[in-house]
Amino acid sequence: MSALSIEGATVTGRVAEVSLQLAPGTLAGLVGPNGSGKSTLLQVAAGLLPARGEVRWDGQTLPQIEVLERGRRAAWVPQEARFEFGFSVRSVVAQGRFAHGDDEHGVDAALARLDLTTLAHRPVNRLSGGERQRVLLARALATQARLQLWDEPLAPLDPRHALEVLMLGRELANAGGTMLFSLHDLRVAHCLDVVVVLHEGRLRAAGKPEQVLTPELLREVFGVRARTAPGLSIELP
Ligand SMILES: Nc1ncnc2c1ncn2[C@@H]1O[C@H](COP(=O)(O)OP(=O)(O)OP(=O)(O)O)[C@@H](O)[C@H]1O
Repeated sequence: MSALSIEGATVTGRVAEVSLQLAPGTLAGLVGPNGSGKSTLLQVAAGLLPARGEVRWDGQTLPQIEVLERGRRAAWVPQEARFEFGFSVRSVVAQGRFAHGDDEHGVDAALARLDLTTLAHRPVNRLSGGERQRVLLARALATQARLQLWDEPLAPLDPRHALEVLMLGRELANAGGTMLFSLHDLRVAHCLDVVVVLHEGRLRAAGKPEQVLTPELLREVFGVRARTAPGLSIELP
């Protein structure tokens, strides 16, 4: 059974007739040009944006899953980490426990995993952009939800934190979770289990990166010429 199934998702002017299935244990990336519908589709998948069509988590349609249960089963990370108020980092991460009815379980571990332990008592509205993004990722991690939907989580992160977040995604998938996240770096997309390509609001392709990210598709969808070249390669020490 699919962990995430989307059938004919349509939001007028934004995405049209998008269907997609992701199996449990999949680390999937959503790519496409600016405005191609990635954020829209992620919000539909998370049940945050009404759409025509149907979304299922583990075979259940969203209306069959009550709201608190949704908060335990799926976590959403928005594209922009903006905070109006100066709550502490720790209290924002603890919001990930709201649907569980506790506010402590796993919070310290999530803070440590996103390298936030020393920032735990800082107000979130006085952090850098990358630090704020890591707070939202730690909150998503604290939910312990099996479905993780992240909108451009890597964009504001430095190389080490980006690598660590990718490794976190891999671990969550290896543990049976399902992760769909949007990104623009096609080299990173090449390392994932599945790549989903949106173009002008429509699903253009979905499958293994080497089968999907062909020079023809990259030219057609992104207007770029692709070539394999030796270049800089980085990894954690
Ligand atoms: N709140 C909104 N109301 C109406 N249209 C919107 C809204 N948000 C986005 N759109 C439009 O929907 C389309 C898809 O936008 P979306 O944000 O999903 O794209 P994206 O692929 O995530 O883009 P980016 O790579 O720039 O983040 C775009 O044409 C955009 O202008």
